[in-house]
Order: sequence, then C-alpha cells, then structure tokens
Amino acid sequence: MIEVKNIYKSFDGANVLKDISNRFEQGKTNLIIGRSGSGKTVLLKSILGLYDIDQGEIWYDNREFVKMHHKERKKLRREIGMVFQGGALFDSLSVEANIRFPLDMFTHQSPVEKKKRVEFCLEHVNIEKSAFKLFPSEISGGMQKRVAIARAIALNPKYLFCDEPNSGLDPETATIIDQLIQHLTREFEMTTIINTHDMNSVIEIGESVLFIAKGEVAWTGSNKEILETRNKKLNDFIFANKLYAQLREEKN
Ligand SMILES: Nc1ncnc2c1ncn2[C@@H]1O[C@H](COP(=O)(O)OP(=O)(O)OP(=O)(O)O)[C@@H](O)[C@H]1O
Repeated sequence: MIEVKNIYKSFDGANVLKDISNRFEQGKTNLIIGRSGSGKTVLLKSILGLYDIDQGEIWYDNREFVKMHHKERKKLRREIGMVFQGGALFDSLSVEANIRFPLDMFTHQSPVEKKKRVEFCLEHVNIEKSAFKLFPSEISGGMQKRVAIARAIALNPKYLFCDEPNSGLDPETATIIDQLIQHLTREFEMTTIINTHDMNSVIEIGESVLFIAKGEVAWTGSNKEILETRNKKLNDFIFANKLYAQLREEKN
C-alpha cells in the first residue's frame, strides 16, 4: 500500500499539486487519470522522490518516505519497479540482457540464479525462448513493452510504477499490456500505480481510480462507479471519449 497525505508541490510559485490525499491499494491496479497538464506526472515523480514535495506525507506501507534517510531511500528504491513511457530498453542489449541488467546491478546472484530469474520474468510476460537473444529493434512495440515489464519485475518489487504503459500501441495490444500488468499485480501482490489518459485502460483495469483536475483530487472511485458518476469535471473529461459515451448511454 502507498498512501499520500495532503501533498503540495509548486514550481517557481505555481502550485501544481494542491492538497492531494489518496490511498493506492496493494494487489490492485491504481490509476491516476486527468487532462494533460493536470499534474499526474508531477504526482508520480513526487511519490518516487524524484521531486521534493513542499508539504505532506508519503507512506510506503508503514514507512514515511519524506522522513527517510538517504540509505533507507536507496533500500526502498530496490523495492520499486518502473515501466517508463516508450519502454526505455537498452538498444544495444538483447532481450535477456535487458532483464539481467538490474540483477547484475543490484544483486549478488550467481549466473545460474540470474539465468533462472531472467527466464521466469520473460515467461511471465509470455515471451518465448526464441526471442531471448533478439535486440529491441528486432521486436514489435507490444513485445518491447512486455520486455520492459519483465525488467520492471526482475527484482521482485513490492511497488510497480507505470507511466503511460500503453502509449503508442494499437488498442488490442494496449489491452493485452493492461491485462498483463493487472495479472502480475495480483499474482505478485504489488501496489501498482499507473499514469494514463487512456479511457480504455480505465474501463479495463481501473480497479481504483484517482482523477486529478488542475492539481487537485476531483474524484476517486472504481471503473464500475465511473459509469454512474455525476461528477461534472470527470464527465467532461471522459465524455471526450466516444466509446465511453456510448457505454454510458447503454448503461442508462
Ligand atoms: N520540472 C518542472 N518545472 C516547472 N513546471 C513543471 C515541471 N514539471 C511539470 N511542471 C508543470 O506542472 C504542471 C503539471 O504537469 P504534469 O507533467 O504533471 O502534467 P500531466 O498531467 O502529467 O500531463 P501529461 O498527461 O501531458 O503528461 C504543468 O503545468 C507543467 O508545466
């Protein structure tokens, strides 16, 4: 579980996050949604400690991040997996070397243990052995995302952060990636936070949704509740999506 309490963040006097509080549950896909510029990325980076917040608390289970010493933060970072926008794989490394990279960096595992772990992670994202030696440029965008997810879970993280994980993918592949993240989140009981403005993801895996508007919490709930909400800001945001509007009409 990750909990943020009354977070404020400003840049040069401009308030970007205003009194944000929310609980991101373990074993669930927790989505942060909102318009472009609403503060999603700043919130994600603040939780990760990439930005220092002005005020508030950030709890990783029973550990308060803001008050942690450098060493404790470093230790905590080992418990965090990240899937970046675009995948951010190392182009010069093969698929399997990409997964082995965090193991080389952060563990003292033997070559045999590392090989096992690499295989375990790649199997969990449904990558076949024949693709292990390929380079990122030789595989599809969807497969690159799966490799990025496999790398993110290599160190068996308790917390998984995904920034626009299915950007640039066709809708069908995007759904497969969403479902994969949800499946892994449940299987490994991770606390997963996903930044997205993809309404399909909201409907598909939005077990817990935080909607931010102009840096403030404007609505929280689940994908089921979204179909019934009368929240004006949220409706304005999601009605921009024709598929959602249709779903909503069918439901009412
Ligand atoms: N490092 C920074 N310095 C100054 N202002 C920033 C910085 N990072 C973000 N901002 C401002 O904070 C606001 C929120 O930005 P943020 O990137 O969090 O939006 P977002 O909701 O993630 O948008 P998008 O969906 O387009 O990625 C914007 O007005 C942005 O200009």
